[in-house]
Amino acid sequence: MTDLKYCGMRSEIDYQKAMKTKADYLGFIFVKSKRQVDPNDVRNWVNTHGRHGKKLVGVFVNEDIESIVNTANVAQLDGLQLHGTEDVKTVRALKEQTDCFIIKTIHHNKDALKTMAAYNDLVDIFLVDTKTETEWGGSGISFDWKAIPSYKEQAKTQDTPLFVAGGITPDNVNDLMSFKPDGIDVSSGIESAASKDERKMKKMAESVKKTYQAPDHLGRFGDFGGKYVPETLMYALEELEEAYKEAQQDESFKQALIKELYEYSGRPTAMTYAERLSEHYGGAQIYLKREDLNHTGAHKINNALAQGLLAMRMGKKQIIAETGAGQHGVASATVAARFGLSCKVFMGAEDIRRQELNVFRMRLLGAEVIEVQSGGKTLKDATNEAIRHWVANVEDTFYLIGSAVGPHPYPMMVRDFQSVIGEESIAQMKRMIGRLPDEVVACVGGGSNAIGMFHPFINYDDVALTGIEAAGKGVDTTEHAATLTRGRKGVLHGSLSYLLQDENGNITEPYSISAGLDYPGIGPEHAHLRDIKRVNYESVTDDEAMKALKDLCELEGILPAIETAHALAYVERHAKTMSKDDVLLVCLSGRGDKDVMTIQETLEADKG
Ligand SMILES: O=C(O)c1ccccc1NCC(=O)[C@H](O)[C@H](O)COP(=O)(O)O
Repeated sequence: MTDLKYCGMRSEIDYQKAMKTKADYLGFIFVKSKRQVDPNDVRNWVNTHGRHGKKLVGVFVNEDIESIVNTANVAQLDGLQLHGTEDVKTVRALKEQTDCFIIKTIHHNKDALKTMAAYNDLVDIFLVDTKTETEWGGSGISFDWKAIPSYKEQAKTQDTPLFVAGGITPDNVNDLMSFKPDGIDVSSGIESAASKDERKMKKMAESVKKTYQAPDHLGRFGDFGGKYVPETLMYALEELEEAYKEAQQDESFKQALIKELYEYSGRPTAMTYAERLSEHYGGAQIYLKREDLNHTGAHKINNALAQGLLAMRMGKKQIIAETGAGQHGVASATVAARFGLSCKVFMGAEDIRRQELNVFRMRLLGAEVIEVQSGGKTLKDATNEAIRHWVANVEDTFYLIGSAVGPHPYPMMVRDFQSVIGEESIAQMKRMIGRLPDEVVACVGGGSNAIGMFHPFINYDDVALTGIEAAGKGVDTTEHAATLTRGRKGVLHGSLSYLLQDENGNITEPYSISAGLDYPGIGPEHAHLRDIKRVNYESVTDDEAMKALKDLCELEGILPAIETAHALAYVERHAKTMSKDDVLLVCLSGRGDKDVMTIQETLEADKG
């Protein structure tokens, strides 16, 4: 986990406030500065309020050795931060004359890597910081963080941790965390009115002490994700990443999105206790997060509204989208109508046949539905066509991707926009049962409802997370869409993930009764979560899903989408292995009105 250092305690009150935080190190400035403190005062604060396991560090700039040693003894320091141009001889002498560890500050400049090399085997931590003409540190100014990977590499060759400082704030720290520094050091960014600010320190610690941090600055979730696109799209993706970063910092964007989600889509969606279903299945108590109650009938609108706002912010007049089950197509067409944008939806001919109702809805909403005749005529082929169209029209077109797939920044952006599902669930569970559920379940195609549900729960280790793939006619047949169960690593639609492939690496046609789950790939974050064993993935057949769909209709009066019924089928299998005190939360990702024709055909065929 990343270490956190709060620097520049100015007073006893600052010290007391910092004692209550999750900081690992506290820093005291012993040089001429607005934050300069007296070693005797520090000694008194430590004796009065204790250390609470924190390491206390003195900050010095080109001070003489005797004075540093004296201050270290008086203030009972654990570490010395040498923030000037102290040479190797000074560092060696301080190591000999004190028991303190040494943090050597390296000021970001063109010679910085060479400077680091000179301290080989001597210092305990490198700290890269900004230096201005007037200030050695504590400037509140960031250096260009794109340089961090080269500092990390150099520090690694010297087997020394790398900390980063300079202009870090609670608002930009998440960006910094994507570079995965070993530690960060903050002073100005956690101050208000010349003293340390408790609220800012808490917010900072919440971001830094999260154990799960992904993706990195290249858009990789462990081995997965990234940006595998033709050169023509690189600029468009960079432009999008930049626009998304700016929007995240912009209160007016956040407010506009909240307004759309709450006043237009109908959030917060309900949390329903499924009493009769729980009794019927036996074992755990089952709760349903009702994304089916969103405007347009599924979770897809959460992401479509957010990306639609982003498209307008970027001045794009046309959106394009791919769709499988039609829910994302309907959500995109809806958003385009609401925001006055033109909209083209790419959809496989086979899906058009299966989802007639949604196709009609999209057209009614003013969207152009483009029928895709290539390949298996399903979601993969629709996505190929959408990407082709985007390459040719990138200037004025915003590609509104509907799942947590595609090149960076889409998987991250879609996850963030869908996280409202998990965030609301956490608050609702706490309110309804006074704690978090024991297990959270969601169906996984590309993986957007699942990642939106799971992501806010990831750092709660006691909550088990389970994703359910479509096993179609069985994972031992050729007709399934169980990418994580049967897939291998490969690149599709701009990112690296698990894919269904034949022995030559060609993508094979996925199959599921559900038009929303038959995708041969899976969002890269799911691939990563599977590999790090934070999420367990299982699969459910068509027949199991259809049985669970009927159960929910008959026992709770809710018609779920066939996609969603896959999660419910796992619940049927699994709830009975849990105790009556256990709570199982299911993401009810969408409603099944769009599926009535398929349901009718299947049930009639079953009757014989
Ligand atoms: O904070 C000072 O006044 C200071 C003066 C001289 C040398 C170092 C100084 N501060 C060091 C730090 O507080 C941190 O290492 C770092 O520079 C924090 O920077 P920022 O978060 O930008 O304030």
